[in-house]
Amino acid sequence: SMTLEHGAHRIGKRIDSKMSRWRNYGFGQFIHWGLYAIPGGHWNGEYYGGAAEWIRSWKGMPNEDYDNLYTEFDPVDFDPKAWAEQAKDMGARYMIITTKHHDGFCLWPSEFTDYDVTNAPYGQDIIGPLVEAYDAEGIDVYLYFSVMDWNHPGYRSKLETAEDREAYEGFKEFTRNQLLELLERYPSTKGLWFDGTWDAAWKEQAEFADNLAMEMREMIPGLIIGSRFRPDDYGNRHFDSNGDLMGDYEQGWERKLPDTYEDTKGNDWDCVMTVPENQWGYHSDWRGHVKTSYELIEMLVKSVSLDGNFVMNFGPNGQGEIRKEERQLAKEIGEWMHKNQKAIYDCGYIDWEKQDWGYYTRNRESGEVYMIVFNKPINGALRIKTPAKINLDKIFDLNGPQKTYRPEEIHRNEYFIHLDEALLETPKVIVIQYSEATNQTKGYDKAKT
Ligand SMILES: C[C@@H]1N[C@@H](c2nc3ccccc3[nH]2)[C@H](O)[C@@H]1O
Repeated sequence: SMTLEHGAHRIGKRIDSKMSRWRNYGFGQFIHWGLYAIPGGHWNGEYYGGAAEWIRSWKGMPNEDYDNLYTEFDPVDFDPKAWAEQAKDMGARYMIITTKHHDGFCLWPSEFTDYDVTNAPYGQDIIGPLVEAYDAEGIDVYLYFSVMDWNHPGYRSKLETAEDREAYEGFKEFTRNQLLELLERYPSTKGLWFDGTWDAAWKEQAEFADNLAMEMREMIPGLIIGSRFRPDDYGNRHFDSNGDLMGDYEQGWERKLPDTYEDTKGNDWDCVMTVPENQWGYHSDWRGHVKTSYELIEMLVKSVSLDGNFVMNFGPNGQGEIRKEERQLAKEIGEWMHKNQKAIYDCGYIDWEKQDWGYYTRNRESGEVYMIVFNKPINGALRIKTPAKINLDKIFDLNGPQKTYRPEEIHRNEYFIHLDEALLETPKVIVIQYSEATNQTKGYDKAKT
């Protein structure tokens, strides 16, 4: 392996209590809110088909028109307590809020720019009341921060001239100032979710980013920062030039999920997911496929079954309201979570062979295993294959523990449990309590082939 000054500084997972808390969340809420919510994917009556938070980059939107949207930002219906209560009812255990997206507009009063809420009609801090409301609900808050900042005069996507480099030094200082300012103003934040770090200019900043990350971790010990912040000595991101993860968890799963445990490389990771195919900020005209609550619940369950966290995105509108489709999804997911959160919270991967009926999760404390059944087989028989020397001691419905199942042994370490209910209305959770067997009793004849 190569000697790197600014590559991964730790091999393997963080094992401190703050990271264990992060690992056990299971379910989070992303909130994308900013000036882009005002046009909501339209301009001069024209529909913009891209991601609404990227409308500034659309040919149909003059940059200065977009940049002047701050003069219209006055979300009179913004109600952080209502947002936090909704998130609580949905079962989210952490929340990630955009403090500044790529457009550079700051939702907090920043000392280092005028392009912030204090100069908009609304005139007040948005981030502070949100942090307070979510903290009050016991939901941990993380701050999303885009390094890419289209508003700052010193921002460059690449460094070609001496002038570029000179300007970029000012931009780096500005970035550091804003990040330290955010941690100073909101010290209850548990971590930062960085974005907009793919530019060539930023990929040259291994030392700066490494020092800044260390400085932030000194300010808030245990601060959680993912793999999307630092480039290494050679400009590699997420994984350094030796293939080691940089940061506390992998942040590569944006609008996609790993399929197998191997895909996760055994790292901690989160998946951030939009409800439509690709809209983070508010778009008033969602087109194409809008995910149902069952699809989102299955993504949540799959994430936890592979040792990850699932973060579902919300895009409040320009008035500060959460749209009805998202409120409805939050309600439906919350109904399922109220009954089945034991299979999600504090749970993770277990190396039992994945079966077609759904997913296994395992409580990291108790060792209790959960079968989350999405696909009931025609014959109602759920196949279970366990590693050698495992005894299935007790199997019962999470939501009806008096309903127990006697596993039918069909081969060595292979069983059926028989569902007797006609149709599954919602994903069904069955609990398995197991123990390690001392010796293997029954013999089975291995086929000679
Ligand atoms: C979490 C997501 N990351 C931003 C983003 N910008 C991109 C540019 C190119 C490819 C993928 C992108 N994701 C999206 O705007 C959203 O904030």
